Amino acid sequence: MARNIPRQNNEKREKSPVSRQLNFSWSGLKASEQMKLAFGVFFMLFAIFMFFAFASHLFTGNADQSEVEAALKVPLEESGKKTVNFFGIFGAMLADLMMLRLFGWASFLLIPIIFLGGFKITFHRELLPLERITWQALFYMFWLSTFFGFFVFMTDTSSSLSSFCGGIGYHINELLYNAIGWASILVILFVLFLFVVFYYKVNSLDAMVEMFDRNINGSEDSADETIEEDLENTPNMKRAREDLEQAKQNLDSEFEDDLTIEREDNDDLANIRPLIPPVVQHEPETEENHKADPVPNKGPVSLTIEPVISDDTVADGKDNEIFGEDDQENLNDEVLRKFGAYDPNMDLPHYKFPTLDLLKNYDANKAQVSEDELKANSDKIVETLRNYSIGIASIKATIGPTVTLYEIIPEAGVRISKIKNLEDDIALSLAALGIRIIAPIPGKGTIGIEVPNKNREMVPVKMVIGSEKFQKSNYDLPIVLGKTISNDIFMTDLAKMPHLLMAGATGQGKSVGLNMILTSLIYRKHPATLKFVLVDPKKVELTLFNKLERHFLAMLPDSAEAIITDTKKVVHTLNSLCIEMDNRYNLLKDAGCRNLKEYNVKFVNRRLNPEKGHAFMPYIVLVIDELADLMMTAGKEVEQPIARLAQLARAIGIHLVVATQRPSVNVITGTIKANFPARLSFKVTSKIDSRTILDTGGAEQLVGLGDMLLSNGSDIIRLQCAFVDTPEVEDVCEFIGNQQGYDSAYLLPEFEGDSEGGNEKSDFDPSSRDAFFDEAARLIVTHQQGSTSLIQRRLKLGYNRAGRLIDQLEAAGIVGPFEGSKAREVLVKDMESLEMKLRNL
Ligand SMILES: Nc1ncnc2c1ncn2[C@@H]1O[C@H](COP(=O)(O)OP(=O)(O)OP(=O)(O)O)[C@@H](O)[C@H]1O
Repeated sequence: MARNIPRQNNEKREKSPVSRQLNFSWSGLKASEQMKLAFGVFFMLFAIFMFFAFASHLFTGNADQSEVEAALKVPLEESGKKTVNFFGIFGAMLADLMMLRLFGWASFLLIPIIFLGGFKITFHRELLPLERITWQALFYMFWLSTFFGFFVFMTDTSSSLSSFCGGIGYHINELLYNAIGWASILVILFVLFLFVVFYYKVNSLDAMVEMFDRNINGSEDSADETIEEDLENTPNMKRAREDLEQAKQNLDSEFEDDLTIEREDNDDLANIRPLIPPVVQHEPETEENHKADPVPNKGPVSLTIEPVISDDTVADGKDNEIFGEDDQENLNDEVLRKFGAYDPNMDLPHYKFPTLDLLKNYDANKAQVSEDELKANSDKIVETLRNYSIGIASIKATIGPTVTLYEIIPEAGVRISKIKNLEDDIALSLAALGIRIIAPIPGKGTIGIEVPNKNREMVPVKMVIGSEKFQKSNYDLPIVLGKTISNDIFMTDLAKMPHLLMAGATGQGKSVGLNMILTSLIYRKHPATLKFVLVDPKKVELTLFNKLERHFLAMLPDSAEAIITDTKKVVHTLNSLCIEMDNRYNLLKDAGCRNLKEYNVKFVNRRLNPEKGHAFMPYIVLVIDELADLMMTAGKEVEQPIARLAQLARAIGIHLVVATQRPSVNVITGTIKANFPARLSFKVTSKIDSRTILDTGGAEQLVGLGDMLLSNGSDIIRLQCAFVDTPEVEDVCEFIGNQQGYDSAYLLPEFEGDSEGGNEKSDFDPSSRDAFFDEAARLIVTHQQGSTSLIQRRLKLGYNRAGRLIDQLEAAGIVGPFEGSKAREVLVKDMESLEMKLRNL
């Protein structure tokens, strides 16, 4: 699955004030970057300077001491003396201060802090973990100074050995000795003990011995494993390590023949250590690393305990025996604690949701239903019913935006079906179109008669989107459609629907309805969590949304346009979505989740390993604006994937909204209909059409302009669709399009249609391959293991870059395609063939 990486959306920038602001801050940023570079290099040089000055002091300290003292009183030139420190009087003074007056030999420990700090500022990355080293170095500097001070003080050798412990170590011992005599050494050692216990989180003396043992034997790798050290030392980790050792021994004897445990670095621990890519290491934003990435970037922390085992064993699930689920859980907890939850929005951290002021105010257009109109209508209803000998106990009117609902309670003993049959007679007596009788109103003991208002109220989009109900809803895919006939705002959750079929004769408000759906979603969802696949065979309706390409749209990798208008492309896209669906199902299965929501929660909580293909999954909403056209031109080719998606895709977060002008049976076939429980109809031309879409009449009675019926399985409700105008949609899209977006649209899996004689992977451009391409290829072929983590660890690259490399290796035919939890197959078997291949690229 391809994933997106954010990139500055460069076009358009120049013109808008937003862009000017951005340019301004860019230049500010550059200036401070230069300062940082200057400081960084300065600190590194200064650390080197200190090292030589201190080292020189070891030999020249005594000789320089008097010169330094003299220089403090009289300028050195005047005194006529000369220093012998490598770095002159300044070197001598600095060394004198640090070594003689402050910390003694332990002053050397200050140097790595300054050097590593300078390195971090210069290269934007850490050579070694700075924070850890700083704390440790500072502690040991004080402690060693005091420890050495004890001996200098006790042996009274301060005149010759004072630079051994420095002034601080000496004076602390002086104070301690005056207070407790010889016992001062016990205090000094106890301070060390406390530091070890609390800093290294040691719980028992055994563990401490083990820790020292390990440090002395030097089995830890240094640089990229220091973060892991913390984990290694936790009791959970130790237990896990022991379990693993035990399991490995059992396995060695049981599966000797079919199990190969590859030991990297000839180090047992290398195979069991948790692999933690340097997540916090954000690669600087360059054009190069802004290419679409197959894996989620930055956020995911990979956490695996992975003995490298042959694929067969993995398939057998024997790896679970090696490393128990509990241990994995414990490790996941540790990583969660250390790195926090994964934030899916982190790629677009400054994304601003569209604001309400982008939508128009249409005030003072309240439904004007006068008292007279109400009274006249209710009188007519009562009279008509009385003519048919139906007595009414009470009548009450609720004024809605388009229709007024008259709720009547008939007298006892009246048969409801009798009233239902009088629909036409009531319409005739009221001289009104669009009367609908609901007998009874579900959930109420009344009968409803909907009578269209003479003056209808338009429902502005701002009113519904700005409503508290919508803004505060916690639906997964909230859609606000408009208002009910009792004037309530109507909203629903597309994720629960889970697909929507829409019909309506031309000009009745279908396009406005689709725009409402898309606008609602855009107002509430972050681009990281939702993608649209827009199919618009009419080529005009959805083009407005083009500007959202790098935020909300998904498309096929080889497409020029994100909005699909060509029938052949539609077929490819639908099939590609089916592949995406299958991929997602595989990942869900692997993760042991039943649906997308559970899966994403698990991923966010660092329970799923990105190295095994897991990634945060956005919802995908497929919108087809005119199904009739597609069914006429491609028939079964579109019907089948649509039906398949509608049947299966709900659990993995793919939802369909399919609209058509012609709700005839050859467009809305039985297969399609059966899988779309939610159906929405604007006014249609005939009762037959209404039956096709809603399974009942009524839609032909609607009064147009967004008057609609929504059927969700059993009930049908009448709604007035809110009105969102084209310029409003344009403004919203522009607002989003002008913000920083991803590098490209969300890429759907490639579908190789049979029609085009597919020259696969022709998009691989050897000239733009990564600088590490050849090295990565050699590594993969040597190890015969197509794993991103291998590249990442061995070449010390970020996860994104390693992911891109593996994609390029796939495109070049060196490794096979992604195979879920298994490592990719290596297609080139020996170095000779590889070298030949590399030469020919
Ligand atoms: N909810 C609404 N409230 C008020 N007016 C509406 C509403 N929906 C549609 N209209 C009016 O009806 C016109 C036609 O609507 P729309 O373009 O959505 O129709 P359509 O069904 O998509 O037609 P077509 O299929 O021909 O594109 C709109 O330009 C607008 O003036």
